[in-house]
Amino acid sequence: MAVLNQAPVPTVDPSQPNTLRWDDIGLVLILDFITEAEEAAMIEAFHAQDPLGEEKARAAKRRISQHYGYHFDYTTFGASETHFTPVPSYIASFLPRLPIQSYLPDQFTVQYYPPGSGIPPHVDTHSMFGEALYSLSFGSAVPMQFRMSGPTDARKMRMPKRSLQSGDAGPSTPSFKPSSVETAPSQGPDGRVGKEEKKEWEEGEKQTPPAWELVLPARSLLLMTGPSRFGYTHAIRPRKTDIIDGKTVQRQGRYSITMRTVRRGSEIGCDCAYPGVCDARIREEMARGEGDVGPNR
Ligand SMILES: O=C(O)CCC(=O)C(=O)O
Ligand SMILES: [Fe+2]
Repeated sequence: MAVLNQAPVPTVDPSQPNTLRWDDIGLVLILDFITEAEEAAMIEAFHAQDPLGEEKARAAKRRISQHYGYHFDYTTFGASETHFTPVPSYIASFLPRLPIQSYLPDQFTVQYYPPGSGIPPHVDTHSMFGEALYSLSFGSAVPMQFRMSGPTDARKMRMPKRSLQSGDAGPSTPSFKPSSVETAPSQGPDGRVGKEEKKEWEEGEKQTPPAWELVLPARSLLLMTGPSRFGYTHAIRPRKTDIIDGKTVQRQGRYSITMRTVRRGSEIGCDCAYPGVCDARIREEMARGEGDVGPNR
């Protein structure tokens, strides 16, 4: 089993012992963001919405998703005012506790990861979503892998799109997927990671600067801004076991809520410091007709 580098040491303000910060990369992890009672209610609500989902996800060894809030409008390339799925109260109730209140997420993806499954390395779309990207974890802990993106990621973003499962790293169209940049395919249809995929994970983990893993405990809230949001890939390696606090533990079913703020009108776009993995830059390259680029065709 690959043992990855540990996450860099966080800064903790003694007055806020549950808030771990990596200020240089804009990453924050808030422990015990929700209570156990809230967690139990969320799990129940998720399954009530899709009673057969868990069984199907376990059989297929693939994660499943539920979408709430604003959908994406491909004609205006912005938030659709007509396609809106009401946000369940179990989500709405914790929004006033989010650390950034100047703008709040309005697009929510609730996912269930059956034991052993993961999500390939990707950067969530820059141009379509605001800077703050949240992930609330519940059900069980899982290590999330972070890696500064590099030339390989940039090259892959410009290659024809391989299929996304669940479409949960953002919206997609057949012609252009402005959403995530999946730099490696997910498990095969039987849930196993094929040889090729395994190689891609291993290569990614060998890159410099090196990939590292941060354990996201159940009930914790992750906030990505700045470099961790725009320049790093994040991923969950499909694995049967993880090493957590020095112990080998069996991967359990995990849930997460990814929360994004859909950009509107003149806010759409991006001029970040990471053009290699920036969908706005790739779109500009395409418009200029530079080479055979085209993310996700
Ligand atoms: O499950 C998670 O915590 C992250 C999911 C994710 O990266 C995404 O939906 O884009
Ligand atoms: Fe993501």
